[in-house]
Formats: sequence, structure tokens, C-alpha cells
Amino acid sequence: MNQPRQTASYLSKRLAAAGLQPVSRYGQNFLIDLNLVDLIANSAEMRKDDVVLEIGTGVGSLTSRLSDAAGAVLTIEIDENLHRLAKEELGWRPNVRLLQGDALHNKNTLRPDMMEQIRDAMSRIGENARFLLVANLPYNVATPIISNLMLETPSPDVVVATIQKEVGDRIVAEPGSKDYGALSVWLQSLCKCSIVRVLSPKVFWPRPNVDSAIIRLDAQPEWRANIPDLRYFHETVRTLFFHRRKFLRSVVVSGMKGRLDKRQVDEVLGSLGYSETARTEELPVAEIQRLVEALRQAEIKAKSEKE
Ligand SMILES: C[S@@+](CC[C@H](N)C(=O)[O-])C[C@H]1O[C@@H](n2cnc3c(N)ncnc32)[C@H](O)[C@@H]1O
Repeated sequence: MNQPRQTASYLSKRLAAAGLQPVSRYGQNFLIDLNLVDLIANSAEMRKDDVVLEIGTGVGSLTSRLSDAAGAVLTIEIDENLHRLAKEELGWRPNVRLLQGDALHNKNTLRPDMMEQIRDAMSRIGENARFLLVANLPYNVATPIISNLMLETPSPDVVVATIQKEVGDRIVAEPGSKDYGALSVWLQSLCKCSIVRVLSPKVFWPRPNVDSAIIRLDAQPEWRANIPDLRYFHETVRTLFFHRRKFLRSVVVSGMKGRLDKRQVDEVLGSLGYSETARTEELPVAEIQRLVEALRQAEIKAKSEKE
């Protein structure tokens, strides 16, 4: 089967022939530079024992490259019309499964049957199977998709995704910078994070209003194993960055309300040597991990004292 020639005019004609137009609420900005579609696929360094999840099939141009390189591809598209078009293009490929629907079950969870299919595909491939997310993600849901995927079983070994550049900057941000926040700490605690390429709006049709970036995340299982309670860590990091401008002490006191009192919070912060004027956004990732674990232990102690 011929690969679609993904230029803006090819795509607009193809959609028009099906009576369709890009739907902006679904973040339908299609990559029209085939070299960049290749760059995304190549950056993932796929193997035949990889199971790849693609969120946002579109008309399937990245999907066909994923199918060529990986063992199995599960691709999901929210738009019924695009799902139908992609099925016509890709339906003959034995290692591609196309799902129609929302990849997110709600803002904190991915669609359970999608994850079930990933697990099934991995068990079919066997013990060397890896799980990858490779996608040109819809920008409005890129952050919950990547963040929540890290809490799933399996979580991805590698993520290569096109996202809004601003989100990419937040992912790789260093402590003390304006972009450093909960997303940086969460993902940098679990993965080596890098920006592969910044993309101008020109390489998409229709053009988005913002720059984009291809990011790559490489999971580090030994880092993950150092975090005793991932869900607690995820939630608490979000709490710590909720009020960026406040001092750490007042952020922790308000975030831990009903769980730890002021004296208990001061004990934790004192034991870690934080001054009155410390701020969360200045703390390196490893220090935030230490702080969250100390808060968790203090909560466990406080609960056991109540009982
Ligand atoms: C940026 S486009 C990428 C399309 C194609 N993969 C490409 O590279 O040109 C994002 C796609 O995700 C789809 N989409 C948006 N929200 C979605 C969601 N919650 N679940 C699944 N697909 C979604 C859109 O309809 C759109 O086709």
C-alpha cells in the first residue's frame, strides 16, 4: 500500500473528499513534513518486541511507520471520521489495532481497556517486550496523558511525543527557573527527559498558534523503585507547587491540613534543615523526593499515634 504523501494540500483534499475539516477542539494539527514524521519514529529506536501506543491516529501517517518498526501498535483516535479514514489506510496491517474513543477515562486516569490491550500485546510478545508511547499528541491533553501513563502498569519504557514547546520546557526545567514545577519534578523523578527538536508551526496543517517540541523520556526503573508510594508522591508534588509564590512552610502547612498540624510540619522541615524562607521552586528534584518521603513518614506516624 502507498504511504500517504502528507502535504497540506494532500491532507486537505483527503479530508475534503470525505466531507471533513480539521476539528480544532480535538487538537487536529497534522504533521505535514514527512521527514519529521520519520524523526519521531526514528527517535523512538523501536524494536520488533516493542508494543507501541499512539494516541491520536489522525489519518495514520505516523502509525504506518510505527507498524513497520515495532512488534505491535495500538492506536486510538477520538474522532470517529478520522478513525474510519485511518482504518481504510491501515486495516490490512496485522500488527496494528485501531481503537476509537477518548484515551483518557477522566483527567486522572487512562482508558482501562486501552491499557488492558497493551498488557495483552506485551504478554503475547513475551518477557523482552517493552512498552513505548510514540505520538503526535493532542496538545490539550498531552500533560494528563504523559503524567498519568507514568502511574499505569505497565508504565512506558520510552516516550517520544510531539507536544506544545511550553510543556516540553516545563518537563526539562531546572530548579529555580520559571518553568520548574510539579511536571518537571514528577517526570524527572522517573525518567531522563530531553527535547529532541523544536518545531515551528509551519510544519503542521493547520498551523497551531504555538511552537512545538519533540520530547523523549527514558524511564529509569531504579529511580522509580526509590519512590515508595508513587501515587502519594505524585499528589504531594502537585500540592507543593500549588502556590508557587508562597514560602515552603506555608505551602506545606496548607497542603497537609487535616493530615499534619503545624508542629508536625515544622518538625519535618526542621529535620531536613529548611529555613523559614525556603521555596519549593528552588529545591532540586532529589530534595523534593526527600521532603515528600519525610511528610509521608510523618503522616504514617501521626495516624498510628491517633489509633
Ligand atoms: C496532533 S493530531 C496528530 C494526528 C497524527 N498522528 C499526525 O501526526 O498528524 C492529534 C490527534 O489526536 C486526536 N485526539 C484528540 N484528543 C484525543 C483523545 N482524548 N483521545 C484520542 N485521540 C485524541 C485528534 O482527533 C487528532 O487526530
